[in-house]
Amino acid sequence: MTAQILDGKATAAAIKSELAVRVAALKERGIVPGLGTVLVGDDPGSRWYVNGKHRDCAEVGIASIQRELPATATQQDVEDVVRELNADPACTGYIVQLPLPKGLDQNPVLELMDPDKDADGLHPTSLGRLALGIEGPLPCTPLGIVELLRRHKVEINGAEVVVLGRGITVGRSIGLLLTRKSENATVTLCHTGTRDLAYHLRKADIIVAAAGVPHLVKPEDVKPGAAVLDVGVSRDAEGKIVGDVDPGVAEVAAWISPNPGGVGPMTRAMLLNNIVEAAERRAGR
Ligand SMILES: Nc1nc2c(c(=O)[nH]1)N[C@@H](CN(C=O)c1ccc(C(=O)N[C@@H](CCC(=O)O)C(=O)O)cc1)CN2
Repeated sequence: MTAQILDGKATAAAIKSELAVRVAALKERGIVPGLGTVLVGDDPGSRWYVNGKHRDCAEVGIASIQRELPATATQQDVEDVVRELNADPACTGYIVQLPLPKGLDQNPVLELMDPDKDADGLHPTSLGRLALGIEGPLPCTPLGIVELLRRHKVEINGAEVVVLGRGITVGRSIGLLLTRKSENATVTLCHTGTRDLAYHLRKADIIVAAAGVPHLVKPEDVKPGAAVLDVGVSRDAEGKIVGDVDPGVAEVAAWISPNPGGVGPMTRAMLLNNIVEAAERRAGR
């Protein structure tokens, strides 16, 4: 079997076209959605992601508000920028690019954000709303994964999903999303403390690999016909992305997301989606 590709790049392009129509409709009512980003430090990867977010905004007609701080910024400096964006009426929603440089604590920064402007769905209120089943912004990568599966008609209802990695942007939050009644999956969250990873992987209909361990998921651990989503980002000596999924998995799985070109572009598209939804929610009030 050679797996079909879960094409994140093409799917994200389709979603962006749909969002551009909704942004135009908002503008006709005098509402211009604006995305703010806070970038602290000089990590080239984080800068690339933030620049990509603003390129996407330009494509769909969302206004951009960029705030940058040096790696020497203090906790107070970062929190001041958060307060400024909370008060900025041009900013519909914003994100603080993670991870923050060493020495800065991300949790007080996330908590300080106005939950109504949380474009990443990572504020404690947003995660609480997700747990309680209340409408609100959802974390972009989990949302992107669900949308990628849905648009490729991969069955989520009743599926056994195994997630590798317990980080907040993917692993922890995707369990909450996929176990909602509307998705109805059974989710096992594996991490570095999991004793027998292969045992869990072999029973999975859907694998979400977000451990950041190159080629952790081997073909012999994948059930034939499974869908495998590779979210891992490690780099080889030339700086090329190495995912969490061994290339041989494509011979066993029915569906596989490429990396790059799979979940990454979907994460970006879902951020735009969160901004448009926030602007629509506000307009409807
Ligand atoms: N505040 C946040 N920080 C981080 C998040 C997040 O959702 N919110 N997620 C990641 C980084 N990220 C978005 O911020 C992100 C990662 C990857 C991509 C992407 O499109 N990747 C490309 C490949 C790019 C490359 O070659 O390096 C792909 O997969 O095709 C977009 C966004 C951590 N931080």
